[in-house]
Amino acid sequence: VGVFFFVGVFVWLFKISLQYKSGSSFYHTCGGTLIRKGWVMTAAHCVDSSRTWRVVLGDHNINVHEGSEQYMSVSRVHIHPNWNSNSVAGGWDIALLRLTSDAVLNNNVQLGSLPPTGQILPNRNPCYITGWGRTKTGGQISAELKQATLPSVDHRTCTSSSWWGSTVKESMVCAGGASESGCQGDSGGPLNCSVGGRWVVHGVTSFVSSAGCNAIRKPTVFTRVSSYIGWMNGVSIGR
Ligand SMILES: C[C@H](NC(=O)[C@H](CCCC[NH3+])NC(=O)C(F)(F)F)C(=O)Nc1ccc(C(F)(F)F)cc1
Repeated sequence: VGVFFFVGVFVWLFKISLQYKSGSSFYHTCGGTLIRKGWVMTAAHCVDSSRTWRVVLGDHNINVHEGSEQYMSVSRVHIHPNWNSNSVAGGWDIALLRLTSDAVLNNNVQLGSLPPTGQILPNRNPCYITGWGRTKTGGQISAELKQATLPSVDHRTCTSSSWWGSTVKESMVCAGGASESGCQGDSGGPLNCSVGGRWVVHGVTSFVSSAGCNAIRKPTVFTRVSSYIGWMNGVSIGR
């Protein structure tokens, strides 16, 4: 008997909305992943400006108060020391946010699982991107959390000359390149991949082509989480 499992957005309970304060309101700018009760993983390019941040857990529609949300303040932003905001192609597009208080884990909020150091996905591994980002190039961000099927693209293919070439580094993961992609506003969010029957956050959404989201042979590029496990442990143990 085959096991039929519906992959609905409800399973992405570790997905967060990173918002910045402007005036008396907060605005969604990026996604992220709750990796410990007090820690969120996101992209460095999301937080390399000095703003007042908040993290919303347990959200689905970012414009509606649904009652499942937890609104968390950020006490410290740890951007990877090698991040260069002038060169997203350089990699290092990862940051950890220390929350002022621990999240309450419940049936709307759970922790995301991280891969072991150095784990590399095979070509076409089943993965999903989730986010509130634009639903088309130059379009509006989405009120409802959306997901798209984005199978991984191996490094050999992704770095070939008609694809991303040398813009993509070993410390990155490519996914998609066929019908769907990430887009502005999805930055920082997770690439959720099925590995050994478990969901593992293998990527942090980093960039798409400047020619537009879902450009042919320009799959969405993610920071490869499995190459930053050591750094993340060092930050969170250092507190
Ligand atoms: C419009 C497009 N935006 C992006 O890709 C932004 C990250 C921008 C970081 C730099 N401030 N990320 C996204 O839109 C994301 F949601 F898909 F992650 C972009 O700028 N892409 C891009 C820029 C430069 C390079 C390259 F490194 F090759 F120069 C590659 C892609």
